[in-house]
Parts: sequence; structure tokens; C-alpha cells
Amino acid sequence: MAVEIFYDDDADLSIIQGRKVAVIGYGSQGHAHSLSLRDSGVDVRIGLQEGSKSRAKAEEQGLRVLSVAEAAAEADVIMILAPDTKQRFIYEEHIAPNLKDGDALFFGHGFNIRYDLIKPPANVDVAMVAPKGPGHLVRRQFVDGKGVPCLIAVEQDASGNAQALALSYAAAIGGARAGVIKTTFTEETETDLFGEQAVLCGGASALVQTGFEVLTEAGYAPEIAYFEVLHELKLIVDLMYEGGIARQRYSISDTAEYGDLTRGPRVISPAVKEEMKKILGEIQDGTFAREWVAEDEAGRPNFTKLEDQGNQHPIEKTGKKLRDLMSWVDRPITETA
Ligand SMILES: NC(=O)C1=CN([C@@H]2O[C@H](COP(=O)(O)OP(=O)(O)OC[C@H]3O[C@@H](n4cnc5c(N)ncnc54)[C@H](OP(=O)(O)O)[C@@H]3O)[C@@H](O)[C@H]2O)C=CC1
Ligand SMILES: CC[C@](O)(C(C)=O)C(=O)O
Ligand SMILES: [Mg+2]
Ligand SMILES: [Mg+2]
Repeated sequence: MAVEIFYDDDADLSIIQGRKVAVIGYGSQGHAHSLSLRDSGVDVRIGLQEGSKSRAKAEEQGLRVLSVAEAAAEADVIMILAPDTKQRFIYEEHIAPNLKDGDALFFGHGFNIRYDLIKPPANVDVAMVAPKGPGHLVRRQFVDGKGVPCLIAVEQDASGNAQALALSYAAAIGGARAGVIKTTFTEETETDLFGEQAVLCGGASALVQTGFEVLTEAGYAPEIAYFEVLHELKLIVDLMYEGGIARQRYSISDTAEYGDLTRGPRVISPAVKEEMKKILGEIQDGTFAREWVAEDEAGRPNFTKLEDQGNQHPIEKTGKKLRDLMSWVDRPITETA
């Protein structure tokens, strides 16, 4: 089925400009949404928990920070941009008691609705504006006059106007400059989890680490291995981003292209594709969601151990040394811009 894709001319910015928005959380997505909404003329307040580390960053940017309950009570569009595993507790304790007829409950990812962790009442709109990119780049692209594509979805249309509201919100954060696709909470959740696990984060990180290990274990210099499998990956992916795999293949040598065409399928072998299908199955049947919720409830022991192991990987030490010598590469991550 053909997708519906919307651009700035299809969106009515005045809809979101006429509402009071509460952004709950001021992390990767929260800072990007709230600063860009504000720059688009929207009335925004931030909802944070007592003692939040994010409070000072939001206030430095001139944003009003309230408790989550106060922000939810004051606003009529409530966008939840706290961690997925915390959202159900925040919702139950601070948001649900403050929902009024006609309010809109927004999400940046469908996890809590798709897996029935949050069950909103019937008298509010439930919609999603999910940028297809990391929050810090959502903000950076907005400031640079560009935009990160977004997905929008409506789970519940109490007002009869939820889609226009979601599209207006997506336009206000720059998404409609690049394209806003209409989808469902289920499709967004399952494709997003698959993308981050199999390709963008899990797949790419493991590919880079393994390539680095193979070269260094064979006795090649770590610095050369780093430039080869990590630094240059961005340059190659930039070509794919600009013109697809065909442009990347146009720019590389014939020798590289022959290696790409014949060896690529050996690395990403049929067994890897089978494993990807298994990973997708675990997302679709809820296995991954149950595992992640239980891991978080247990205090994230496995998450912490694996994250520490990743930080200790030799590629990190080599990379830091080399990036420190390229002033244009190590752009600091801040919740400002
Ligand atoms: N990261 C990304 O680029 C993307 C994220 N998403 C989705 O966006 C949502 C937010 O993710 P992300 O931006 O990564 O989150 P982050 O972890 O970057 O930020 C979380 C924010 O929520 C705050 N927070 C934590 N607990 C509470 C609480 N109890 N009450 C109020 N605020 C709280 C944190 O405050 P403190 O500083 O005090 O901890 C922080 O400001 C998720 O649904 C995610 O799936 C979607 C697309 C991409
Ligand atoms: C790729 C990871 C992501 O889905 C994202 C930045 O889009 C996330 O959840 O952070
Ligand atoms: Mg994503
Ligand atoms: Mg995601």
C-alpha cells in the first residue's frame, strides 16, 4: 500500500501554535522538540521530576520548568519524552490524574502503547510524532534549516483532529521539511526496534568492533584499523545518504566495488538474515519488550555490564586519541543550540 507523506505545505503550523504544549523530559528528544517548538512560536513548558539533572539545562535555555503534574495540568498537548521504561510510572502518577477532555497525549516512540504499558482514557487524543534520527541531530538539523523525517500515527482520535495536530507538531520541529509519513503505533514500534537492533546500532556497532578486532588481531596498527572501519564508515554512509548505495558504488574504486559485490553477502550471510528475522520475531511477539522491561526493573545489571564492556573496547581508546587530533570531528553533545 502506498504511504501518505506530508511536507510543510500540507501542515498548518497555527494548530500547534494555538495549543499549550508540555514536553515531559529534556534529554535527547526532549530538548530538541522543546527548543524547536519554541522557535516555531509554540507555547512550551517542560515537565521534570524532583531533583532532575536536566532542569538546569532547560532553564539555561530560558524554558519554564515545572513538575510533571503541573506541566500536564497546564498544557493541552502532553508529549512524553522520558525513557520508555519509566513512562508508565510517570503517566500513572503524574499525567493521568491531570488529563482533561480534549487533551492530546503524544509519544515520540510507540513502545508503551504497542505493548499495552499505558492505557489512556477515551476522552483524549493519543498520537505520535517520532523523528527518524537522534534528538541531538533533530535539533542541529532544525537550526541549520534542514529537518529529520518523522513518522506520525494516531491511536485514538477523540477530537477528530488528532492527525492535523500531529502533523502540525511534526512541522514545528522541522520534520515536514524532510517528509512526514503516516503510520501506526505498531508499525513505528516494530520497525524502529528492528532498525536500531539489527542495523543502525546493534548491527553497525558489532560490524565495526568485529572488523577492528580482525585487523588488530592480525597485527595491523589500531590507528589504521580505526580509520579503516570506523572513521571512513561515516564518509561511505554519507554517500549512501546523499545518493543511495548506487552513488556510493559510483564513488569507490572498481576494486572496492567488486569486493563489495562478492564479499558483502559473505559477511551478511543467509545465516545473518535468518538471525535478523528471529530478532524481528522477538519484537513482534513481545519477547524483547518483556525482557527489556524486566531488565530495567531489576536495575539493568546486564545493560550496565555490556555497556561497560563496550566502553572498554580497544577501539574507543584508539578513536579518542585520533579524534582529539581532528578538531572538526569531536563536536560536543549539548542540550542547547
Ligand atoms: N534518543 C533518541 O534520539 C530517540 C528517542 N526516541 C524516543 O523518545 C523518548 C525519549 O527518549 P530519549 O530522548 O532518548 O530520552 P533521554 O534518556 O535522553 O532523556 C530522558 C529525559 O527524561 C527525564 N526523566 C527521567 N525520568 C523522569 C521522570 N520520572 N519524570 C520526568 N522526566 C524524567 C530525564 O531527566 P534526568 O536528566 O533527570 O534523568 C531526561 O531529561 C523515548 O520514547 C524514545 O524511544 C525516539 C526517537 C529517537
Ligand atoms: C536508532 C536509535 C533510535 O531509534 C533513534 C535515534 O532513532 C533511538 O531509539 O534512539
Ligand atoms: Mg529510531
Ligand atoms: Mg528507537
